[in-house]
Amino acid sequence: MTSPLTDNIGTAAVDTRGGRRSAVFVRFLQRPAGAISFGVLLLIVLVAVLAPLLAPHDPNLVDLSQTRALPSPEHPLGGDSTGRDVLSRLIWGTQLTLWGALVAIFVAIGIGVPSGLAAGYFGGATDRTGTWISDALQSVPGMVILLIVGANTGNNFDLLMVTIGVFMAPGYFRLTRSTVLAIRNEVYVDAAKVSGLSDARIMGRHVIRQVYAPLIIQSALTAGMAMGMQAGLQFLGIGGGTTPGWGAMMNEGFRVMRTDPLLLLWPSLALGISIAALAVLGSTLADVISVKTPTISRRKRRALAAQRSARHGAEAMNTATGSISHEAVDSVVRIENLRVSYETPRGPVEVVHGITLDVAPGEVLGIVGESGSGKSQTVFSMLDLLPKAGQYTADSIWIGGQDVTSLGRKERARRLGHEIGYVPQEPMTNLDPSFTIGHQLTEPLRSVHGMSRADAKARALAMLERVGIADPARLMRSYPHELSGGMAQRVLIAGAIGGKPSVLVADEPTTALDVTVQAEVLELLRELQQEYRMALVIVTHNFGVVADICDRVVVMRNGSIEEIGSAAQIFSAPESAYTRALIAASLDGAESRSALDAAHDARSARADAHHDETDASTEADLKEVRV
Ligand SMILES: Nc1ncnc2c1ncn2[C@@H]1O[C@H](COP(=O)(O)OP(=O)(O)OP(=O)(O)O)[C@@H](O)[C@H]1O
Repeated sequence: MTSPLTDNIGTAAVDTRGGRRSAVFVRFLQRPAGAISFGVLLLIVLVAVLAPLLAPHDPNLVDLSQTRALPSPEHPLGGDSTGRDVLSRLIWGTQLTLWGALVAIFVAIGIGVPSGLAAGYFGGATDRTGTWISDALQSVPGMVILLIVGANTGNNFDLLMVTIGVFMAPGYFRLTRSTVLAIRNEVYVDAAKVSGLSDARIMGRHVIRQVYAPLIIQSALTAGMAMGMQAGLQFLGIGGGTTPGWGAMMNEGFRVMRTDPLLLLWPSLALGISIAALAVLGSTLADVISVKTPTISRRKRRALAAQRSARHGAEAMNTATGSISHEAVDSVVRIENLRVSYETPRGPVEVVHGITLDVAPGEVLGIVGESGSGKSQTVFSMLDLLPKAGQYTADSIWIGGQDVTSLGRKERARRLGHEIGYVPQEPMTNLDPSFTIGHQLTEPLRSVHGMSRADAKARALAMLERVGIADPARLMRSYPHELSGGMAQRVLIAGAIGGKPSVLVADEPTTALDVTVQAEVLELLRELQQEYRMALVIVTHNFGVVADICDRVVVMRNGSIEEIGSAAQIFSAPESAYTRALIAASLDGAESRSALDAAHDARSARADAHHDETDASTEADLKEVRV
């Protein structure tokens, strides 16, 4: 099951491999803001690089006849207060401004990224030291330090830009550190460690890739800030150098602002446009990278659904897969022509293509299929649990004799709460770590089923006992982190049957559990289904499970139903070659449920024998001591 992605600049887990990178760039250019800001910056870079060719005059050549001259064909932007060509100074100023921004960014990256990588990756003292230095740097007044550096280095421009870079390093440090913290426990990082790669290599190869995209965005914003600071310094008469800078030109223009406002206008425009282009570029890039699974408004969702059903119309009815085996009144769940699609940056993608199926009361229906075949999406649509980027359309979804597609959100949630119990794939992630188990079990009983506090507690205790929890009262007071995976799954099953639903939906309920516990949980589900006479819909890719507990089976493939039949028929005479291959692949070399049960029984017997032996020898030891 694919989980929705939630990204922001800091933690965007961006796949930076070639294909995706170019796709991001294309999507960036497709946005007007992206194309315009990129075009403007490209132009600025070209002007800077080609300054010697583009500038019509020497920027420092004084021609007194051009003092404060108005624009003319020879001097398109006129002359400044000492008769130098304004256009040439502006063009050469571009080069100096860009060079200064580059120096600052390189220094900031050179300090901030390696230290952020080390702090996030190693943690502990490295992290504390790095964070302390970063905080200290941010609390020092940068402008004062810049004035001191300027005064002691004869206003050396490069050194001033290096100092600006040092003060911008904490931004890169924090960004890198938080990104690395978010991924340092990923399985692939552990796998790289286990395979013997050195820390430096893991950081340089695996970890830093995740930081590229946020770094590019940060650099666009940092470049703008560096330009602003540089101009500010030059405006104060610090670090202008021999070549003209935009800040120095603004300083001169400011002095004659009343008589010759154009002298202030040109460098201000150049600086403003450059900083704005960098800011727009950075924020557009951040948007493009984070928009992987766009959420869509309810209105757009409805419009798309209407469009889609109009488009599919009668054709959809013909192409729907699956079949109905029971009358509507005899079904606890009945889905007709369900389609699920996701809004992606490349347009909507349909992942479930018009499926039809039903479940009779007390029936155990298995939904099987390989990973990605659409099993979970089908169940999520039924339970109204699709992520925001997803939407479904269906001719109808009947739950307990009522078509829920025609119900409002609130009414539908209430009906689902009464009719369906849900046992999810990952028990741990489905329990809220901040609340006790007791609270999590009794809350829905009180709010959905209207029970009193005492009744809800009594029901929760009874259910916990029923699912095999030894000390339910103590467990009710526990928090999720105190539970093992198997216990957590039992708690969720207790919660699911607490409201006595007519159908229990279990989405790969044993995937996250170890083999012995898997057998016990399946056994429990089977017992509960019979005891409460509930229907059970079990999503699985394991034909062993199907063989053991299912009455009927739905085989899914690529979002469509390949075949529906009784479990006996599916195993003895599958119609589809795909089903045959799936059964062969699933059962080949795998232990059957009865083998698992036998193995479990054997293990329990061995454990009992061991206990008896231990008890006997302890008894003997005690006797010896007593003698
Ligand atoms: N948020 C999403 N955005 C886009 N596509 C998605 C999203 N979630 C699921 N899909 C796609 O829907 C299809 C069906 O996914 P689904 O989770 O239903 O598969 P599944 O059969 O339950 O697989 P598994 O056994 O691995 O859970 C897959 O191709 C998957 O890539």
